Amino acid sequence: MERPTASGTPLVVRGLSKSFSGTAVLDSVDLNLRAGEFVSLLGANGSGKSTALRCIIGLETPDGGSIAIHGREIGGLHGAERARLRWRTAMVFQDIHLVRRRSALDNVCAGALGRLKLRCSLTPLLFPAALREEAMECLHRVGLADRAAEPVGRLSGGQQQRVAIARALCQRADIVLADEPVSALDPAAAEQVVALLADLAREKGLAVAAVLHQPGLARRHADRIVGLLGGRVTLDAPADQVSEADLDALYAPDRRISRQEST
Ligand SMILES: Nc1ncnc2c1ncn2[C@@H]1O[C@H](COP(=O)(O)OP(=O)(O)OP(=O)(O)O)[C@@H](O)[C@H]1O
Repeated sequence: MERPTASGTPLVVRGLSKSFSGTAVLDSVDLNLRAGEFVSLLGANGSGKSTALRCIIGLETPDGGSIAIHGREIGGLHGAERARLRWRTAMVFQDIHLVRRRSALDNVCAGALGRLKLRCSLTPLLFPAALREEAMECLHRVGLADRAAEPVGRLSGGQQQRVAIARALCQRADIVLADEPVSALDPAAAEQVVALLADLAREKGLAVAAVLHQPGLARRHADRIVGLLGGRVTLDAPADQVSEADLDALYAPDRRISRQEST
C-alpha cells in the first residue's frame, strides 16, 4: 500500500469503501491531500462526496480501505493517540454549527477545546488569555477581528462561515475539510470564502479539500479537482486542465454517452 512520502502529504486515503443498506456509496476511493494544496471535490448529488469526508473525519465508519493522517493509519490507533491525530483534521460544514448566542471569539476559542485542560474548558470565562489572543489572531486572519464580541447569530451567513474557518485555525488543524461551505451563500460571499480557503492552504501550508457545487469557483481557486461519479473517483487533475467535457462526464454522463453515440 502506498504510504505518504513525507510530511508533504498529510492525508492519504486508499481504497475507501462504504455501503448503506447494501448499496455501495463509496467504491475504492483514493484521495491524497498535500500540504499547501487546495482541492475541490466535485460531483452530482449523491455521488458520495459528503460520505467520503465524513469517513475521513470519523463521523462514519468505512467498510474498507485506509486513512493515513501524517503517515499514521487511523484505523490502527486507539484512545488518546487516535484523538490527537483526529484533532489535526477540522471540518467546516454547510450548516455551520456555531453557537449562535455566543460571541464570534468564544466560538473560535472552542476550536481549542481538545487541547485545553479540563478545568479551563468548562466555561468561556475560564478560557486562558493566551487562547483568546490566538483566537483573535484567527479572527483577524479571516477579516472579522472587529466583530469578535458579537453574537454569531447576528453575523451574515458568509461571516459565520468565516468564523467557522477561524475556529478550524484555532484548532490548529493542518487538514481542513469543508463540506459545501458556500452552498447557502450569495455569489460574492461564496467567492470570498472559497478564496479564503485557497489562501489559507497556500499561506499556512494547510491541506484543504472543499466540496463545491460550483465548478466555476473550483476552477478559479482550486489547485486540483477530484471528481466523484457513483462513488468512484473518475477525475483527478490540476484545476486548470479540467475541461468542459470532463465536467459533462461528471454531471451528465448519460448525455455524454448519447452524444458520443450520435457522433
Ligand atoms: N446515513 C446514511 N444512511 C443511508 N444512506 C445514506 C446515508 N448517508 C448518505 N447516504 C446515501 O449515500 C449516497 C451518497 O450521499 P452523499 O451525501 O455522500 O452524496 P453527496 O455527493 O455529498 O451528495 P450531495 O451533493 O447531494 O450532498 C446518497 O444516495 C445518500 O442518500
